[in-house]
Amino acid sequence: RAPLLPPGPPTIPFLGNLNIFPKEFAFFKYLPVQTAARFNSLTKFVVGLPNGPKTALYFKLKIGPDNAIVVSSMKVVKELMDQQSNITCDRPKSYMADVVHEESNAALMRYNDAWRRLRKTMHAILTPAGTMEHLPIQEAEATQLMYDILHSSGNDLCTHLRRYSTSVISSVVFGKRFPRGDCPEMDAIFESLEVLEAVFEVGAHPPVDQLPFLNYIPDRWARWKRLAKLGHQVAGRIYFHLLGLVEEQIRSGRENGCYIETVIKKQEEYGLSRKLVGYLGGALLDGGAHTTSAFLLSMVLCLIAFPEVQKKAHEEIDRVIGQDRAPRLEDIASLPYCQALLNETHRFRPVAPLGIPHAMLTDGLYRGYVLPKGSIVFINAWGIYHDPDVYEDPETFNPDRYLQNEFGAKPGVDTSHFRNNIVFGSGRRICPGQHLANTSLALNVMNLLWAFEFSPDEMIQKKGTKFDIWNYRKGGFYVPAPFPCSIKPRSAAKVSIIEEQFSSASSLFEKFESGDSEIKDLDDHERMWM
Ligand code: HEM
Repeated sequence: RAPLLPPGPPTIPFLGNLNIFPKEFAFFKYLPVQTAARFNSLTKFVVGLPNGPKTALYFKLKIGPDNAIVVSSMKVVKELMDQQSNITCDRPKSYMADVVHEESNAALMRYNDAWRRLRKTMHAILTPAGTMEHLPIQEAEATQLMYDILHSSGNDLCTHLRRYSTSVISSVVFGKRFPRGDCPEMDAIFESLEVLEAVFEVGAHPPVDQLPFLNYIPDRWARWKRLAKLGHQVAGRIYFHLLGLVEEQIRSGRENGCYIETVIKKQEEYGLSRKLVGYLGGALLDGGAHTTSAFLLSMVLCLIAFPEVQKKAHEEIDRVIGQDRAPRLEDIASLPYCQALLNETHRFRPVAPLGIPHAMLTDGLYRGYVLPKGSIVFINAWGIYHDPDVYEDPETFNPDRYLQNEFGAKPGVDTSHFRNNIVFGSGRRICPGQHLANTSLALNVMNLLWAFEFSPDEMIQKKGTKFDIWNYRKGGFYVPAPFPCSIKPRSAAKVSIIEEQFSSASSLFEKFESGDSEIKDLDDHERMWM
């Protein structure tokens, strides 16, 4: 290890630290020092470093010949990722991303001219002001979510949340909504997301980018290669199917003002090929479909596991909103406890615990250490949010911490470099969907608490078993495994309000409904851009 590189665990020849690189739930292994010692040997090495435990705020791993830096403090995020974003904005080279998305996915592509052009098109729609244009469809879909929950059992919660978040992002981007959770497009989107989750899980595959000779292994012995090809097929199929529908809408004069319509009309001005437009829509669809529903599912899980939190939120909602109307977006400003609940859910169960990895565009210098060009940089949101030096009892779900101070930190902690949107990443790559997501989250947190009471399902109640808050799925996003629960409407009056609101939303829905359509196979689409 060269002396000017940041500290890290000792390496072994050729593999570097690959022998201790986590294969699943990687973020647990990157915890801050105090908590980490419990978990595994990786961070224990860091605890023992000569410069003291604080070196673990950022440390370096060798992945074969490459370097990976794990950033585990708000201060380092600000100084390195935000303030030096001009050099930390690249993405790592990725065999998997290149095969799956043909180097054309805005979220995973290298920092280059095509990415800049794509990002520019996103600003036009996803700024705070642009987001407000989509409020009507978000509100109507949030009403359908309450309606669907009302008319089904607690076991279907996960399906309803997924339908909601997918339908919102697809309406905004492709102008196409999904009224039911079981329509062919929804199946195709979730088939694709599931494969992509497996494709992009940090540490889950052999390090083909660091040790390229692995790519000579024939497909039949290389599961990752087969998975990448499958990812390419299933993702391309749905992205280009939805793009085709928008093109057809424009041709037949049935435009509905969706984002991709605008992009297609300005395609030449933006300098975008059809392939880039298709993958742009796909990146937004994937970015929005899974994340919002994952957050809401985690929140419900926490409300059930921590009933005293649910009680306080109900009290606040009843006091401010009352019984006679459903919440509206502007109400969130008068609901400090619900805002604290939002922040605490992001902290306790961040949807993207290791974000999307960045890479150094050029050599960089930070606190006297050299960060070589090409190094992979992980923002360890999980570690940052579970640091006992910063948060009192970080493993307890306690929104009150955000009422005591804006960042939920312990008294005496210097919060001058903190920000509450670290779950959305940093610098030039920060999530372009954060405003759209915030609106969705605020609307649904209020609606769900206003309308329903969530509790463990009867079996669990009878047995008196503890509700499991750790049953999460493996993958790049941190999503609870579906859990049975009991959901009861809070009053008959509220049931009537939901029914009425849902029936008056139908005229708005019509604009985004074009019925089920057959999804063509990938080859047809490939031919279309050749
Ligand atoms: C709770 C909701 C969401 C969370 C927690 C979330 C989180 C993130 C994170 C951590 C990143 C990586 C940022 C970085 O590299 O520093 C990201 C990027 C991205 N997100 Fe989101 N996201 C959410 C919702 C959305 C929505 C609704 C959309 C679509 C409208 C979206 C689209 C994207 C895209 C396209 C990128 C890639 C940006 C780039 O590389 O330039 N996300 N998101």
